[in-house]
Amino acid sequence: MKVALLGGSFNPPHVGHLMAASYVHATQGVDAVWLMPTFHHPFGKQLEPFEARVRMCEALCRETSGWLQTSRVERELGGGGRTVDTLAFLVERYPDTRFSLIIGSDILRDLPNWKDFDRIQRMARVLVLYRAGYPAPDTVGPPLAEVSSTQVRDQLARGLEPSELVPSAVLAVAREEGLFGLRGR
Ligand SMILES: Nc1ncnc2c1ncn2[C@@H]1O[C@H](COP(=O)(O)OP(=O)(O)OP(=O)(O)O)[C@@H](O)[C@H]1O
Ligand SMILES: O=C(O)c1ccc[n+]([C@@H]2O[C@H](COP(=O)([O-])O)[C@@H](O)[C@H]2O)c1
Repeated sequence: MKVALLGGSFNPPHVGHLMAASYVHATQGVDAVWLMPTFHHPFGKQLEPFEARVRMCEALCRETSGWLQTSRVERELGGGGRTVDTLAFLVERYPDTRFSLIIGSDILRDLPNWKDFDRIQRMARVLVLYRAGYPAPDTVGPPLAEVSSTQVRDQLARGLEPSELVPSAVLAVAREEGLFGLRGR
C-alpha cells in the first residue's frame, strides 16, 4: 500500500487542497491520500476547533471516489505537532505501507524551522508541489491553483461567499458549525 500524506491546518480546506491531492493520486502511483489536519500547530497558528476542521476535511474527501481520507492521527498523538513525530508513528503503525509526504512549494521557506527534516526524508518520499506564485527548483508538476485558506477567510470576513474556492459541502459544514464568524449569518 502506498499512501501520500497531506498535512495542513485546513482552516478551511479549499479547492487547492483537492487539486493537490488529486494531482498526486493521478500521477504519483499512490493508492490513497490522507489529509492530516494539525491538532497543535507547531508554530502556534490559531485555528478553528480540530473536530470542525476534520468535518470539513471529510466533506472535501466525499468529492472523491474514496481514495482521499482524513486522519485524526495528530489528535491521537497530541504533542507538539511536528511532522517527523507523526511520520515516525505512522511508519511504525503501518509497517507494510510506503509513505510520501506532500508539501506545497510555499512551505520550502519554512523548512529550516521544521524539526528533523532530514529524518522525514529518510522515512518518506517528499513531493514538493508547485503552488502557484511560489516557483522553486525541483517541484513536481504544473502550477496548482492560486487559492489559500487565508483568502477564503478574508472573503468570509467581508461577508462574501467563497463558493468558487471552497466545495459547497465544505462551506455547508462551516456554516453548520458557525466557523469563521458564520454563526447566525
Ligand atoms: N493552492 C495550493 N496549491 C498547492 N498546494 C497547496 C495549495 N494550498 C495549500 N497547499 C499545501 O497544502 C498544505 C496545507 O496547506 P494549509 O492548510 O496551510 O493551507 P493554506 O491555504 O496554505 O492556508 P493559510 O492561507 O491559512 O496559510 C501545505 O503543504 C500547502 O503548501
Ligand atoms: O514538523 C515541523 O517542524 C512542522 C513545522 C511547521 C508545519 N508543519 C506541518 O506542515 C503542514 C503544513 O502546515 P501549514 O502551516 O501550511 O498549515 C502541517 O501538517 C504542519 O503540521 C510541520
